[in-house]
Amino acid sequence: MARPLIQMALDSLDFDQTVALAEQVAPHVDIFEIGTPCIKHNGVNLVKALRAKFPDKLLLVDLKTMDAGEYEATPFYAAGADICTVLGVSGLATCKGVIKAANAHGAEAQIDLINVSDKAACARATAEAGAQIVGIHTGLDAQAAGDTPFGDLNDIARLGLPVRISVAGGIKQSTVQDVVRAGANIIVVGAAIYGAPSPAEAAREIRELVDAV
Ligand SMILES: O=C([C@H](O)CO)[C@H](O)[C@H](O)COP(=O)(O)O
Repeated sequence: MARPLIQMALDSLDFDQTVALAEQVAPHVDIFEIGTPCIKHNGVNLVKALRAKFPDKLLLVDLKTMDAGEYEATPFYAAGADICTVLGVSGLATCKGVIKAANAHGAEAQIDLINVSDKAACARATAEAGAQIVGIHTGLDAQAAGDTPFGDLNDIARLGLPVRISVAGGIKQSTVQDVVRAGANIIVVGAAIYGAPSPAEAAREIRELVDAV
């Protein structure tokens, strides 16, 4: 299996703090995720700023698109996004719209399985429609209620679909190696890095743990 990628979730609302955090952790991560609250607050100009500052990093825009897939995602791919997310609960037509926009820009679409009731069926259908990545995702509110993404990760990995699997939802130093072993190709980490006394040091630890598996 290819080396798993580490995705840093940039979840601040502040434009300058987001760029500063990206600078601190850049040596240790592969993908910068502009989180949903952050992209809603700052818009496409933040995509352009990060693209210009980090030409060698992958850039994921966590749009969590729910309708008008092609129309909504197109300007973000045009601004330099490598990956945009679309909600699996939006339905196949919207997912296909984002996949179409991704393909038009030589980029990728990620289907976020958050709150999808039949995750296996959604992953199968969207993989067949050409999605490159499916995301197992326990959101911040579900985490607060005690949920984790680990069971769903095992279920989706077992399907052996021709997609990369991303996993998000409270991943930290003590759990990151388990998600690699369970078959995650992209490991998303937010609070365990940005909430640490030294985000750079936390990102370095995560990198070492992932590479040691
Ligand atoms: O996507 C996220 C969340 O739903 C807000 O949009 C987070 O970026 C993602 O969950 C990763 O953050 P942590 O769970 O804090 O690692």
